Amino acid sequence: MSVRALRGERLSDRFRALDGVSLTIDRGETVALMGLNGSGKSTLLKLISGVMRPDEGRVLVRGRVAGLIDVGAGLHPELTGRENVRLNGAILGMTRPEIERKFDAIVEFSGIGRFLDDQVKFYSSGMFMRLAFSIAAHTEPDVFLIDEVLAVGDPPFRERCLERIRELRGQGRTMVVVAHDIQMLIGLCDRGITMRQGRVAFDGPTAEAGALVRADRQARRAAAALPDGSSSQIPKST
Ligand SMILES: Nc1ncnc2c1ncn2[C@@H]1O[C@H](COP(=O)(O)OP(=O)(O)OP(=O)(O)O)[C@@H](O)[C@H]1O
Repeated sequence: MSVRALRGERLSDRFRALDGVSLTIDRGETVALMGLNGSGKSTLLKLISGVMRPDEGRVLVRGRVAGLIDVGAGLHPELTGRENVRLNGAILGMTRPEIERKFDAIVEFSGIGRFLDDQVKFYSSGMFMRLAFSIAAHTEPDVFLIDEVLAVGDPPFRERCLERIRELRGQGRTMVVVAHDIQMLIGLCDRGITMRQGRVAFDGPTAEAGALVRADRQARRAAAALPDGSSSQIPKST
């Protein structure tokens, strides 16, 4: 900032991460949020979770929200896995008896086993994520927000996560899932929303939303191959 100030440059910039987004997600829907990097998916999840507030407009959420947005954001690195289950469970809205009742299931699901009493700062990123997912997935939220966590775990854990998501879905819970694996999203979600540069470009069947993202990826690849790296081929909306 000092360098910029000396140069007489502006110290801040306004950036519109989301623009004119308006949608309704009904109870029990499983929605895939798709789009290229930087299209606004995570920002939208943060608004739904209440981590961020919109500058304009409103977000109305009914019921308890739990999510994996900033993976492991709720885990404290200096505390052990065991302590984090209790702390993070409480932060996510579980009562003490509820945490004790679910403790074994959370630990078993996470598969962290003998590392339970190690500080989580020594965990691998996969283990860290597994514990975070496991705690959040046992809070039995009405609305479950999942941001890219499925990409971090190994295949067996990923399969368990998908199973758990299907189970939560079967219980009629509402789910918004952000991922880049379009095939997985098509298998998991009833509805797909494609974001482009902060706007909703498509809202409908997941396969169609996915096809649009694939087209955007191709356009971005083609644009990157151009000498000036132009991205003008990606339309703003359909
Ligand atoms: N606090 C912030 N300040 C400035 N810009 C931000 C902020 N948060 C997000 N952005 C910008 O908003 C845009 C959308 O970001 P967002 O993280 O929502 O995208 P995304 O679709 O989730 O991307 P990815 O697939 O890479 O996770 C990006 O260009 C990002 O740089």
